[in-house]
Amino acid sequence: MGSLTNTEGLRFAVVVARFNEIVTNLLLQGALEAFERYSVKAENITVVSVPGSFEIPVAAQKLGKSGKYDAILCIGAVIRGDTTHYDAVANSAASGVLNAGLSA
Ligand SMILES: Nc1c(NC[C@H](O)[C@H](O)[C@H](O)CO)[nH]c(=O)[nH]c1=O
Ligand SMILES: CC(=O)[C@@H](O)COP(=O)(O)O
Repeated sequence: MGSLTNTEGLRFAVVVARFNEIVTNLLLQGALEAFERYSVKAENITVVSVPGSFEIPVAAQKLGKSGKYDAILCIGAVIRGDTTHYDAVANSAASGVLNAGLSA
């Protein structure tokens, strides 16, 4: 039976976008603190930095296909500006992460 609290031996990867890092760094910090609260050892956490959310799926898929991780956390912050960039980046990141999860 699976458990949400027994993390013994579980390995995690975190993909974090550097774009809007004023936000994503805080989200990463919160994730690492949560891992610590659940006794996840630092050596069982791999953090991969990518330029922006558009690149998150590329890293997430590669990490997922490696078979080395029990879960992969994706962190990005897409902020609407004056152009349609928001829709392109957000939609691509969301569908890309979904596909990465489905193909892992
Ligand atoms: N505008 C945001 C971006 N844009 C950058 C892209 O994610 C990508 O890195 C670039 O187009 C090079 O391929 N990224 C975010 O994460 N958040 C944004 O608000
Ligand atoms: C998602 C983005 O690319 C956005 O934050 C950048 O702002 P703009 O749409 O004004 O280029």
